[in-house]
Amino acid sequence: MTAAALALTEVGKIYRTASGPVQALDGIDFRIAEGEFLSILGPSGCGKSTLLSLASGLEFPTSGTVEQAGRRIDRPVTDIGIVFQTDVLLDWRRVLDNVMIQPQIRGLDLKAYEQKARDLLALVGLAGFEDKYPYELSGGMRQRVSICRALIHNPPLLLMDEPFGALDALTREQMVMELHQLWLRERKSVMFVTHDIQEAILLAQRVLVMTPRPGRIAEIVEVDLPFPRRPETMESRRFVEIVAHVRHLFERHGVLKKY
Ligand SMILES: Nc1ncnc2c1ncn2[C@@H]1O[C@H](COP(=O)(O)OP(=O)(O)OP(=O)(O)O)[C@@H](O)[C@H]1O
Repeated sequence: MTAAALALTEVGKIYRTASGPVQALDGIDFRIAEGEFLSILGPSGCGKSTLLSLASGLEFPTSGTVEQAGRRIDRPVTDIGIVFQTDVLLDWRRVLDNVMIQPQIRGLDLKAYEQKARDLLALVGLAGFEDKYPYELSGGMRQRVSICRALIHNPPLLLMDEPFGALDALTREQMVMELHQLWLRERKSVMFVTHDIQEAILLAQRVLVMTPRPGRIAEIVEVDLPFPRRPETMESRRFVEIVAHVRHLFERHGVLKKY
């Protein structure tokens, strides 16, 4: 049996602060299989970003273990790609050079990776934009560049922290479908953090629903919808049922009010 791309076992996280300890996570136990897309859905402050920090080795659990591909994480992990809510592109570098930062930092064969960077940019519809500067791009285009930068070194695991949160609703829907197409092609393991119930379900094979702080797992919901998913998938009876189930979980945990 191959090891999970990411495995958290009985993870707890307590931050020590000037005003006392803050329990951010409690009893978190889940795995992301190789090639699986898992959404993490939860209210503000439930510990979603903390989970990402643990998965990338920027923070360590107070209790329990975090493993990537069977290896316990005890230092910042390099074998991952991360996409944040803001695109964090370097304004003084052209699009291609922004994507090439990763191979440059990692000391990889720049010639080979330049072709890969161009291929990835073409894949997300940015062929012809290689020499533009970030200020010449729309928000959606900038986030596409960020996704290329996260994928260029071919990491097995992609961590995404509300990557479309700063985009307008229409661009966001477009980006969700593009990410889905990309995932179907590349089949990376993905941990996708979001506040958005529909987005979480549309993209994922399973949705991990969190409780308010201290973040615990309310339920891991199987999304048994066929692939490829499309905008119309959101109108299907099964999709609507899963949304209702997740809303019900949030009502039960006091995140959403019942009307
Ligand atoms: N470095 C830190 N030091 C102290 N407390 C922290 C730290 N990081 C997070 N916390 C606390 O831990 C809890 C979880 O925070 P976290 O940022 O992981 O939540 P989140 O679900 O990502 O929130 P949001 O959706 O609003 O970004 C919060 O109460 C937060 O104040």
